[in-house]
Amino acid sequence: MELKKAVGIEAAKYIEDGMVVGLGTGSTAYYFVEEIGRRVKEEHLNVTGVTTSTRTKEQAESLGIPLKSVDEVERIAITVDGADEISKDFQGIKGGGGALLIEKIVANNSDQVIWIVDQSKMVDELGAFPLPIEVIKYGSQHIFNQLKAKGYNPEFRTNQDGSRYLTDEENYIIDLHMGKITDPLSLGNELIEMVGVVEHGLFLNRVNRVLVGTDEGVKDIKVER
Ligand SMILES: O=C(CO)[C@H](O)[C@H](O)COP(=O)(O)O
Repeated sequence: MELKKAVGIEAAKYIEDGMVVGLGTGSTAYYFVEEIGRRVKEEHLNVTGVTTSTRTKEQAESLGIPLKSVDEVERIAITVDGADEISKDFQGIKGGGGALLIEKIVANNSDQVIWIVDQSKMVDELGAFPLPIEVIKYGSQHIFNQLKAKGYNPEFRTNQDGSRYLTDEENYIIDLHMGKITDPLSLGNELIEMVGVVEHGLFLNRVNRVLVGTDEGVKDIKVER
């Protein structure tokens, strides 16, 4: 918790007056949003937030951060978001919190993307964390069957009561328990070509900076693209 808070606060230092800021989702992004809210209130920071989920929208509204939808802004200057896994070459898996679709739309419309994570998220190779894919409901059983036949160990995401998890866009999530993803780029292409798949949680060649919370402090890594 302390490491997540430290990176959230550190990331907020990159946010300047007048910026349009993408506000990520999850337990780490939470601290970033809290810090932006504090600066809006105490330092009269003038920013416009673009949120990546209903959860973050509610948090940002409660903090008094002015918000717009992605379609109401020309461009987002910086988006700060969490991640589930980051490989040595800075490819990522996101969507553990179910917000991958909007997170990717917001990231794609941002000049800079910063990921904030604790050290446990840094891995040699992606895939130990289940890869989420968002699918429309209609025909989802067939997508599931196809993924199973490919040996990707799919599992419909469920809520605690056993009902199917629904994203903000009312789609299902299928998590792929692959263990190891050796070629993320071709896997991403393969998944997005399946009709009914709306988006997958592989965020490739997208991050510009990673802030890692470690026991020795926050490591700030600029990613060359
Ligand atoms: O992609 C996400 C939500 O869809 C989150 O950013 C990701 O799951 C990391 O969350 P946390 O900071 O809680 O570990």
